[in-house]
Amino acid sequence: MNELTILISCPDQVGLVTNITRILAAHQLNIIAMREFVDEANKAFFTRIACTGELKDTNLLEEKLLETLPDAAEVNVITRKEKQIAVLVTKEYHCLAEILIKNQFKTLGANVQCVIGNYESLRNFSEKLGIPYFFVDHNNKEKAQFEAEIKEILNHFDLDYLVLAKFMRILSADFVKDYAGKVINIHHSFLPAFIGANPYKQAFERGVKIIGATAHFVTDHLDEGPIITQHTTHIDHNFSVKDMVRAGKEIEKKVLLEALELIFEDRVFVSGNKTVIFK
Ligand SMILES: Nc1nc2c(c(=O)[nH]1)N[C@@H](CN(C=O)c1ccc(C(=O)N[C@@H](CCC(=O)O)C(=O)O)cc1)CN2
Repeated sequence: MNELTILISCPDQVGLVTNITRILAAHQLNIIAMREFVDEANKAFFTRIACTGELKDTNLLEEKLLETLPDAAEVNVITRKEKQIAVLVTKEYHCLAEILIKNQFKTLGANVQCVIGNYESLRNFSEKLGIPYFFVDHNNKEKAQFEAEIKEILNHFDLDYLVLAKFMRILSADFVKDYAGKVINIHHSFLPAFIGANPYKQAFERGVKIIGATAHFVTDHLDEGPIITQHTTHIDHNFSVKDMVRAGKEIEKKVLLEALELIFEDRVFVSGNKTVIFK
């Protein structure tokens, strides 16, 4: 018995659930879990439906669903398949390590195809775990050239997502457009506070009493993409920037892996610059 996940977003109207469930029944699909949300402000409807059944033609089901839904509906019928990802890194290992350890034990919910770093620092670690590592130097070259070299590598893989695991280079609007909705970043602050470089230094100078981390989709507005998940921890006047960095690392790992789990289980909708998440 196959398991399917059906994601639907569309303008809200009366009768959506009736029409959707009728079509699923007509395709002999058994609903085992169903979540819905209506964004009243934008009159938008979202649903995530887990089904079991033998679906012969995914495209036909999508067509039948679209026929019954209002215009501008989006339907995504997902058969269980492991997501394929690449991870971009700079020098810090803590987020990469969490990802590769879960990848090693097949508990990530995705398959890491490669790691790309703008330093050599994390090559040994990646290759010891059998993951191909590609070094792309950002020095002494234009951003466009740097990104072209990254894309050249990425094009060898059929990827679902790119994960920025403390990758410290700003990606151009062109690059982000080519991977729209597929790039996830872990930012080391409780956004919208402290966007950009050195958020812990910014936090120290501001004298905040909590710090945090935010996983978000990457857009060409630095650190302002749709937020997926966040966590915080309390600090006090005794914390130096170094103490914040140390405490922050634990939060960053937790936030990124929680966000990846939600994404890999197809629980995340993007709605404008926000997300709707069915946990
Ligand atoms: N288009 C985007 N690219 C990246 C994002 C993003 O949200 N949109 N997030 C960053 C990660 N990041 C914070 O989480 C971040 C990394 C680096 C810097 C920065 O200023 N870096 C360099 C220069 C950057 C460059 O020119 O490439 C610096 O320190 O001067 C700010 C925020 C990853 N990319």
